Amino acid sequence: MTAVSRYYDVHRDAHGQRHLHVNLTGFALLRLPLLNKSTAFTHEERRALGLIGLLPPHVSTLDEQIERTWRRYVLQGNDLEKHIFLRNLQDRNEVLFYALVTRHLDDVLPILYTPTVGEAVRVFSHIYRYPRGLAISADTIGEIDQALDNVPLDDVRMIVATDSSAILGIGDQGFGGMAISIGKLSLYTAAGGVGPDKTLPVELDVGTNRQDLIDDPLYLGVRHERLTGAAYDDVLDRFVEGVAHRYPKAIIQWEDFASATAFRVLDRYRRVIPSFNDDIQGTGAMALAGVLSACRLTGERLKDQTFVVVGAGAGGTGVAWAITQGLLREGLSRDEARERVLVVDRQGLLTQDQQLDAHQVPYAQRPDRTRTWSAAGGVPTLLETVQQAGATVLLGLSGVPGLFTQPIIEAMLAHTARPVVFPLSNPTGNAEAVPADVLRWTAGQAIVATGSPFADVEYAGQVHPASQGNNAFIFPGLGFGAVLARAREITDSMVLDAAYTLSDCTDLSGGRVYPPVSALREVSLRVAARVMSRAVTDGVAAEYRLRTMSEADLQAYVRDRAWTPEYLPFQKAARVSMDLP
Ligand SMILES: NC(=O)c1ccc[n+]([C@@H]2O[C@H](COP(=O)([O-])OP(=O)(O)OC[C@H]3O[C@@H](n4cnc5c(N)ncnc54)[C@H](O)[C@@H]3O)[C@@H](O)[C@H]2O)c1
Ligand SMILES: O=C(O)C[C@H](O)C(=O)O
Ligand SMILES: [Mn+2]
Repeated sequence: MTAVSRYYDVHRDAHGQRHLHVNLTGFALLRLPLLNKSTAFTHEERRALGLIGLLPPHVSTLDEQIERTWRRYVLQGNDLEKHIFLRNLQDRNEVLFYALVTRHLDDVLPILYTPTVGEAVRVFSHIYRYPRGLAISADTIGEIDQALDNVPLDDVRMIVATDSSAILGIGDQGFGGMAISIGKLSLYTAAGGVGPDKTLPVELDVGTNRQDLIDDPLYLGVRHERLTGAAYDDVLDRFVEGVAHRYPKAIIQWEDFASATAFRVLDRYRRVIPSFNDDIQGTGAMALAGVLSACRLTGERLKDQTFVVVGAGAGGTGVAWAITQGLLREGLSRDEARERVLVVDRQGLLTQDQQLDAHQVPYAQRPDRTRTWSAAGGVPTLLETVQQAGATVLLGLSGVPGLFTQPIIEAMLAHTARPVVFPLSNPTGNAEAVPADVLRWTAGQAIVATGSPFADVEYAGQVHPASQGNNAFIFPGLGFGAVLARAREITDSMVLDAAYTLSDCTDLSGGRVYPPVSALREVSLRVAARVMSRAVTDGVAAEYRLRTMSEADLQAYVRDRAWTPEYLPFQKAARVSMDLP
């Protein structure tokens, strides 16, 4: 028996069939999304659980429910309405929600996740319907243990927590960032295989510096400026302590923290509680994978390339880190790698003679190398850096739309026949360039991937299938692998192995450098298996059974434990009480 929730447990019978033993009956049962089967409750279950008369006579199959729901979904007027529709479904019936998401993943991913989730974040206080996740603020952090105890789930393994300071490329979003934590976790279940009752979205509401939010009478967050310094650290410290106490097996994914805190939070807690930062590490691994795949496509090596990373925040620094690690693996020295990975921020190229943030310092260039690069005698611009360094790969993590102009992309053609151009900023309107332009400027030669979904591009009679370079190809597998290994820490090599696995399972046909969204689950399960194996090698896996397993065993282990949306038979628990001890 596994203690999952105060309302139910999962039991296996002698044949291995799982049953839910529920201690909630009647109307309340239909109101709990984790338990509600709605019209799919069988006659026997209705009789045993006090549901007679509360449901229509016909007992539906899950397929019928998917069909009924999908027909309404497609009638929703726009993407935000579709998002709201799906979120309502999730808050009504989680098995049906995930069954529908799994069946229609290509269609619903951009609605549930990037880019539409960005819109849902912006208007969160206006579309709020039903509680989901843990909301913590300075006012309630003193009661964190009580708050965690109020969460009806007893075996949470995966948490996504944000302070909403830098959501996607749309900045401070106050309480609205809860939508990102929810969206990321729905991928953990749909793609990764973490059961929905093992996930917990968290909004650390430390305030907002957005006066328009504070002035909005409907705003649902706390109305004060963002906490900083010791007051901020206190909220996070107590949160981490509370989680470690209530959910000792949980992994935390830090999401969308502004770079001023992202690195500090990661360093402060990654050895205290198993955790990783999705924007730094997940993005780094995702970008490295795409570049490795682009190299496979052209028959070159990573070490043949010169990289320009634009944006030296969380994402950009993570990308510079991961690519540097890839270059070291191919035998370059640290100094050689540094010369190959040039990072550009607002002021232009990062050089060692500038005042830089600590996370930027390892990627700053020696000024004697770049002194002559700027025509104006100052800091080299992005265009000058691309020209002078001889960029063959250009990666955008600036959040600035249109930053990759025609002259910049054309300049790459002087150094490579096949420029690799990844405008990775989200949501769609923040992309540094759009694929159709990049392909036109390079006569169809560029290898393009974008963070948000774009349509395939037809250029000169040839179709270039869109590649979506999003950390969604990394975090569900990285987190699920860490959960199954019961990793005490998420090591850098677990992150990098996720990158190589993603590249290995990318089918390059048609010139793709990322798998299609339809392969998200398969990719995530393969990533998870490799991450588990690395956790064992690195000595951080508390799950000792993995130590003797072959790669094939690990694959089977992951697949066996991946949650799938199906209705389990219900039985009434022996004792019916809302407050089990
Ligand atoms: N595709 C993905 O999976 C993925 C993952 C993470 C982040 N991102 C995207 O990357 C963008 C940045 O996210 P972040 O978390 O790193 O934010 P961040 O705020 O930490 O970093 C953004 C950086 O860009 C710099 N910048 C701003 N204007 C610039 C300009 N004109 N030229 C060069 N640099 C400039 C900023 O100074 C900052 O250092 C967002 O749009 C986000 O959606 C995408
Ligand atoms: O959320 C995404 O789509 C990817 C990434 O984490 C981002 O912040 O843009
Ligand atoms: Mn993010």
